[in-house]
Amino acid sequence: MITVAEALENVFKLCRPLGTERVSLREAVGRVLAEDAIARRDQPPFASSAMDGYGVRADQPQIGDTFKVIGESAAGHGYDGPIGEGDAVRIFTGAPVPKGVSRVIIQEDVRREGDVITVTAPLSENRNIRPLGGDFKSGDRLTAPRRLSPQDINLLAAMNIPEVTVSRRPVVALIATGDELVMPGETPGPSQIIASNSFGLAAMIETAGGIARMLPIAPDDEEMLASTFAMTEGADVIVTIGGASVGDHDLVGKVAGNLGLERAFYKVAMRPGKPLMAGTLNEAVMLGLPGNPVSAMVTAQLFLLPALAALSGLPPTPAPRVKALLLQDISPNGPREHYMRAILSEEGVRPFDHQDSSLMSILSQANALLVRPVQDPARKAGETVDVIRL
Ligand SMILES: Nc1nc2c(c(=O)[nH]1)N[C@H]1C(S)=C(S)[C@@H](COP(=O)(O)OP(=O)(O)OC[C@H]3O[C@@H](n4cnc5c(N)ncnc54)[C@H](O)[C@@H]3O)O[C@H]1N2
Ligand code: MOO
Repeated sequence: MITVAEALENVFKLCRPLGTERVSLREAVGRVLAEDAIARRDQPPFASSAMDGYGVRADQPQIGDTFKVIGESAAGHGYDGPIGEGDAVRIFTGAPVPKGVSRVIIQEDVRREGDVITVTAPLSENRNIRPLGGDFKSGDRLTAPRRLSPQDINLLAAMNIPEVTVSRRPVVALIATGDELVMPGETPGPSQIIASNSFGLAAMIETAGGIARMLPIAPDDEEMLASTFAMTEGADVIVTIGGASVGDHDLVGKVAGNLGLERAFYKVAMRPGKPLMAGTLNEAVMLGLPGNPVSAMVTAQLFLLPALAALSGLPPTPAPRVKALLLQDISPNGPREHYMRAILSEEGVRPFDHQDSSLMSILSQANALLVRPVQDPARKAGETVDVIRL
């Protein structure tokens, strides 16, 4: 069995960045920028006032100094006239600072009587003027690749960039396998359960910016499974769920093999998720996930999500880890890396007592995976451990 790190390296080797498309800013959040975006203007495009107040020529006016208000500069409407030493221009936040003005006195620091203002407080060093191009300059770049955040969208809009080039969203075909499965809302027979994993995985894929294509449930029958594989045409990733282990009805490896799967690996030293399989099938990356719900979701978190990011052109990176204080003693780990369902709080991390890979209720309560290295010795409360946020 290979390690999780080796398996992930292998998955990354299967991932070639997808093509690109142009999208409007309104559709761009969460997408991966594929080409640098270049600012089309300076921001601010003129020296602008940071405050509501009065613009004056004097650098360091003193208490008692008076100025005559001769005009106004508002956001969207500048003041172009001349300004003398004793003059002031009424000015508002974001308005262009008229030529010659060297500082804006905030209105709280003056008394106004008619057209005359008198300085009433000692003025600070801050001139309250934002320089032209102080935020960004024409030609500045937002560099690719990066996943666009709402903050990035704000910046791109200010750069006057209405459209960006992003990576195509990866299309993931999901095949749930097993005679025991029926869709949510259907009436299960006495030995049947609900096919929940495809729903959890589709939600995970779509939250990560992919497109999930949920195919019909494939029964434990080679021909039927093969015809379901035929429906994956055009997908970038094929994810099968279940049928990955060694039982008589676990057909995924065999059928995918017959269809031309070039297998990269099968079985990883991890818990849950041991019977994970990966390879390439007709140009698509294939991940065969174990059927146990927690195993499927955890392996998707650790392998599918990083693969989708790599396909989208982001640098290949494992799920990010943080350090946390262990809140209770834990027993030694065995030969497989253990991803324990846990709750991470400000105090630290606490694993659940029950770690069976069928327990969806525990996974739903968990907000983190506590990572136990292979053969990790027993750990005491107060030690530091690695955690992956869910
Ligand atoms: N003799 C051995 N038995 C098993 C081994 C082993 O090494 N030797 N490995 C165990 C491990 S670990 C796992 S994980 C499971 C994985 O088995 P499969 O991938 O073949 O999954 P299935 O047998 O099809 O299903 C397992 C379990 O999950 C339920 N399931 C399947 N698909 C779904 C779905 N879409 N939604 C909800 N639940 C699903 C299924 O009904 C089973 O209960 O094998 C162990 N056995
Ligand atoms: O490793 Mo299996 O994936 O425990 O349930």
